[in-house]
Amino acid sequence: MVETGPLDPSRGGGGRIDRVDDDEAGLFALVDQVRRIRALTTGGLFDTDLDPLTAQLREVADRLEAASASTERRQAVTWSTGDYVTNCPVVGRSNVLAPPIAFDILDDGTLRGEVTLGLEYQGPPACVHGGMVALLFDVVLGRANFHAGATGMTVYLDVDYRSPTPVLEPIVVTGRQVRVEGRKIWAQGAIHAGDRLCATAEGMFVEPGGLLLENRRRLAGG
Ligand SMILES: CCCCCCCC/C=C\CCCCCCCC(=O)SCCNC(=O)CCNC(=O)[C@H](O)C(C)(C)COP(=O)(O)OP(=O)(O)OC[C@H]1O[C@@H](n2cnc3c(N)ncnc32)[C@H](O)[C@@H]1OP(=O)(O)O
Repeated sequence: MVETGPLDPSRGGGGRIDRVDDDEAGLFALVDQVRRIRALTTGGLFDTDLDPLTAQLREVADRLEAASASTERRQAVTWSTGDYVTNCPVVGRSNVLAPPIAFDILDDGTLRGEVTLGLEYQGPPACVHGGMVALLFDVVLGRANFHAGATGMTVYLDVDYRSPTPVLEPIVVTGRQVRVEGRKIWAQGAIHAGDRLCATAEGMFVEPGGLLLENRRRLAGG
């Protein structure tokens, strides 16, 4: 059973984690503009001719492609320089998929983040897509584990959808580690809209060995 007491959305305090402000290359600023476009094009209805805008965007995409490092080099960077956070699909400021959410860590290690998801995350009418809800949980639990000192790969994620999670309204995403036994780690989370409980989750994570660590070493060039 998920214990929702420690996941109370009205708890405050704590300090911000995962916020990387160094934007020397201007990448976060560029991605912010892509995010605006991404949001506007969902159900996109425009009172203008789109062809000239498409041509402009194609030109921008062509210039970025010509100047970009290879996929392999970019993949290596996400693991070799501690840039995982900025590239995560939920918190990453350089990932256009990410809303992005910023989490605070409370004094007992619970993570808390507030976000308003746009239409691009909609599933049923006015509701966040259930797969997105699961993604939010996977990340908040994973990050709570990381900050508690024991982290692993998700082996199961049990999500209970208790009431609709709304788009276009603030929601609070919380998560915390609850237990560690050897390589096995359990974490729980909740999503609230105001006082209303929208979803809870429990995940089990296993500290990896073998293949994953080999991949990390290879990508890090070590
Ligand atoms: C991620 C770590 C990297 C560190 C990064 C640090 C920097 C970044 C900082 C922070 C990031 C945090 C954010 C990341 C979050 C990402 C989350 C994801 O999206 S993960 C991708 C989806 N998940 C997979 O693809 C796993 C696929 N599964 C596997 O590859 C293997 O299962 C693996 C490596 C996880 C474990 O395999 P084995 O062979 O080492 O271990 P075995 O013996 O199978 O399991 C260990 C124990 O767990 C139990 N177990 C395994 N699966 C279970 C299940 N589904 N239910 C219950 N128990 C299970 C087993 O029965 C065993 O228990 P008994 O030791 O015998 O007591």
